[in-house]
Amino acid sequence: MSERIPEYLCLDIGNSRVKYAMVTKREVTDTGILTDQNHLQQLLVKSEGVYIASVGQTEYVAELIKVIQSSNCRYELLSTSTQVQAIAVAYNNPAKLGLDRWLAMLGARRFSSRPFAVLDIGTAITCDFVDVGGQHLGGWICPGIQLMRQSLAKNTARVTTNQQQWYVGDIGKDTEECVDSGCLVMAKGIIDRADLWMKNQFSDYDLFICGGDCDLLLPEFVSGIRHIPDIIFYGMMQFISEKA
Ligand SMILES: Nc1ncnc2c1ncn2[C@@H]1O[C@H](COP(=O)(O)OP(=O)(O)OP(=O)(O)O)[C@@H](O)[C@H]1O
Ligand SMILES: CC(C)(CO)[C@@H](O)C(=O)NCCC(=O)O
Ligand SMILES: [K+]
Repeated sequence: MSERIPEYLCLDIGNSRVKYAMVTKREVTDTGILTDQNHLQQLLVKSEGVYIASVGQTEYVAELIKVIQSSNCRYELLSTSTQVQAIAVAYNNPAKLGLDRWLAMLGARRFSSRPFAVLDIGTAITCDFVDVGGQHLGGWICPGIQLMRQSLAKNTARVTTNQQQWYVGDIGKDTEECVDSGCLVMAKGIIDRADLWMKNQFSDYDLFICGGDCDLLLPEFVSGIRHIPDIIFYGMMQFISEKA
């Protein structure tokens, strides 16, 4: 009889939605979007424990924790102050760094033994730079693609947007198209700049990208950038291997 490999439920609570993954010490198995409390209960049945990483609303996190407690499942709320040695945070106050950024760096380290930059194209866009020794050098935070478009629509009288879809052509020929291609080129610009920043510092490096809006940019990634959608869960796995 084969022994059951323990699986942990990992939750990545962002500002737009909650992603989950079933994770063992070695692999990320099932992943998806958490829909509601019933869905959470179904996932809890097959989990040995729960690891929660949140940059979202604390009230919402508290609701999820209630459900987890009522099912008597062990859980742990991760924080950047938890010491995992692989990445040393550049901030004077590491607690201010978004946990998703730190986990993305931890995840990227599994795939790279060189200096690297990791970009997350989510509600916000973030980029973090790490040297070969695992020292976080610093990073960037800017609005995500949807936020850029929404704030243009909100703060101008005549700039209209089509919130139903994205025009992905390189240049636009009406207002809606110009906004979409403009916002996408902003995001592409940060990728190019991250590549340039690394090129200026290091002769050899890796670039990683993740986040819900990557698909809009995929055809135009700089060559060599690695798209690892589950990179944050690989970061959480690192944590599980060290703690569990
Ligand atoms: N099913 C979906 N629900 C919500 N957003 C989605 C979905 N599919 C793709 N997206 C896109 O993903 C983006 C959010 O990305 P992601 O899920 O990585 O961010 P987040 O984790 O909520 O936020 P962040 O990590 O930036 O705090 C949204 O801007 C949206 O355009
Ligand atoms: C920047 C976001 C919103 C990206 O998800 C998140 O990492 C966050 O809330 N960070 C806190 C601020 C910081 O990282 O400095
Ligand atoms: K966000």
